[in-house]
Amino acid sequence: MEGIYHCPANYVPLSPISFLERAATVYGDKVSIVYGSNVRFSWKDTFDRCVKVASALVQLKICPGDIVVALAPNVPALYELHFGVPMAGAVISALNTRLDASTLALALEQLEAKLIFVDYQFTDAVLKALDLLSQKKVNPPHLVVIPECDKSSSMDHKHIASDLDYNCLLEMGRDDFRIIRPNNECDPISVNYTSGSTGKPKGVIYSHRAAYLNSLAEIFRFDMRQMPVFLWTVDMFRCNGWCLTWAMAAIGGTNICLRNVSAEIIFDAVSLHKVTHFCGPPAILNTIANAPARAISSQSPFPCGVNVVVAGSLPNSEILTKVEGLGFNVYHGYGMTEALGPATMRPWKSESDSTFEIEQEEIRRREGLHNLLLEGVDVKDPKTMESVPNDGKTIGEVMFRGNILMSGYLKSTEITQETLKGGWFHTGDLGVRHPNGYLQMKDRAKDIIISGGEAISTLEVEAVLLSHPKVSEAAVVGQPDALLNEVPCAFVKLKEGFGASAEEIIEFCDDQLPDLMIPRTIVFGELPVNFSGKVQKFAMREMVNANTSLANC
Ligand SMILES: Nc1ncnc2c1ncn2[C@@H]1O[C@H](COP(=O)(O)OP(=O)(O)OP(=O)(O)O)[C@@H](O)[C@H]1O
Repeated sequence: MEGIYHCPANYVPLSPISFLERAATVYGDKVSIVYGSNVRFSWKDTFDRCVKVASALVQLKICPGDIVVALAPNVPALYELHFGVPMAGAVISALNTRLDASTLALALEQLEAKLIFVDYQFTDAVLKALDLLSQKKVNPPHLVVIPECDKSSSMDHKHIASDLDYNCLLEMGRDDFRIIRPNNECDPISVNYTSGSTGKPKGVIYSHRAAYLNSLAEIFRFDMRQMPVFLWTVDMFRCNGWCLTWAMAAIGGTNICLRNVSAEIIFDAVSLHKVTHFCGPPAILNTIANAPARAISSQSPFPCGVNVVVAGSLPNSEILTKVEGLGFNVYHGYGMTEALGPATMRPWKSESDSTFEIEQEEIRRREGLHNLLLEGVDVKDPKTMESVPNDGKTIGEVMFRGNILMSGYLKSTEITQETLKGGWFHTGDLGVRHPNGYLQMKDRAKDIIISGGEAISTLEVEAVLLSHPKVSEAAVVGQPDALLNEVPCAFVKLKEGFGASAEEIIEFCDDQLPDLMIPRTIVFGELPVNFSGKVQKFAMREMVNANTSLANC
C-alpha cells in the first residue's frame, strides 16, 4: 500500500530490554528487588546495575550472540543477569542448580559457553565440570563467582580462586555504556533446557520477540495488576522463571528473591511483603498444605487472595482443598519449555462455586483454552493434521502455533523441523477436546499404555491412586502382557507412617476404574526422579522390562 514507511520511528525490534528501560523511568523509585533483611533495590538501581553488568561483559570480550551461563538459585544477581546479559547482545542460559558435574560439562560444551556466573554454593560442581572439559580439550569458560549479597546471612562463604567475583564485575562496569539491542527481534535472548523426562534434556532457544510477547501474556494469564509483589518460588532456570523475570519489569512489580524455598519461608514472606503472586511445580502445593501449624499460626491473620500458579500434574484434591482453605487462589497451567512455560491456564474452582456445572475432579484436569498470544491450540491427528472432534473421547496430539513458541532446539535442526512440521508445534502430549472447547491432556505419547487395543491414560490412573488416603506419590507405566500387550503397573510411595498392601491399593482402584485401567502390580518405594524432580518413567519402564515377572512388592 502506498504510504507505508517502516523506520526506527515506528518499528523497534521487540525485546524485554525495553521493559527495564521503561521501569527505570516509570517505576524508578519503586522497589524492584528485596532479598533477605538487608538487600533492597529500586528499579533505577536495577537498571543501573544491569547496564554495568552489560558493560563489564563487553570489556571481558563477550560478543553479540555469545552464550553466558548462570548457575545460581533465585538470588538478585541471577535476576540482573536476565537483563545484563542481553543488554551486552549476548544470550543467557540459566542452568538447573541440581545438575551433576558431568551433565553440567555436557551442557557447557553444547552451549560453547564463554563465561559462567556461579553462585558460591555451587562452585564444587562447576569446578568438577571445568575439569571434565579440560580433559576433553574443550576450552573452559571464564568463571565469575556470585557471593552472598545479604550480609546478614549466616551461610558459609566458600571462596575459590576465580577470575572475578560479581561485585568486582559490577565495579568494572560503566554507567554510560550504550545498551546493545538486537538488530532483529528474532535474535536469541536465552537457551533453556527441558527437564529430560523422556530422554536427554534439550536446549531450547528463545527469541527476544517471543520473550517480549510471552512476558506480556504472563501478565494477563497471572491476572496481575500494576506493581504486584512476586515471590520467587519458581526457579529462574525454568523457562527464565516462566518469563516472569522480564514480566516483572514490564509491570513494575517487586521481586522477592529467595535462596531456598520452604513452608516457613513462603508463609513469612507472604505476610511480611504482602506477596500477591507466586508459582512453581505442583509440589509447592504439598509444601503449603503440609506446612507446620506454627508456620501458619504465626502469621495471623493470614493475607487471603494470593494467586498461586502451578504447572504439571496436580496432587490429590485433599491437598488442593487444604491450600484453597488457607485462602490461596490456585491456578493450574499446562505447558512446556518449548512454549516458554505454561501455555494454557485455568483457575481451580471451588466446589461452592455454583456457576460451575461440571464435577470439580473433572474440571481440574482440563487444561483450559488457549491464551491470548497463542494463535492456535489444537488436538490433531498427527498423520492427517485434521483436528479431532470435540467429543472428549477422540485422542490426538496436542499442538500449538503462535508467536510465543521457541525458535528451535540448539544444534538440532532436524529435530526442530520434525517438531514444527505442518506449521504446528507437536508437543508429544496426547489429549482430547471437550464439547466446550477445553483441552484435556491425557498423557505423554511415550507414556500412554495400549492394553487390549484401548489407550489408557497413566495420568488418570495416577489421579485415582493419589486419591487413596495413604498414598503420597504415584506413577504408572505399562508392563508387558502376553494377552493384552501391556497392563498398568503402579509405583507408589506411601505417606509417612502409613502401611498398605498391594491388594488394598488394587481394590481401591477396582472401585473407581474400569478393569483395563486397574494396575496389576504395585511396587512400593521411592519414585525415580530426575534433576528437575520429575518422575523418570523411562527408568521405571526399564525396571519393569528387566524384571518381567515383577510381582507386587
Ligand atoms: N498440567 C499438566 N499436567 C500433566 N502434565 C503436564 C502438565 N503441564 C506440563 N506437563 C508435562 O510436562 C511437559 C513439559 O515439561 P518440560 O518442558 O519441563 O520437559 P519434559 O517434557 O518434562 O522433558 P523432556 O522434553 O526433556 O522429556 C509437557 O510436555 C507435559 O508432558
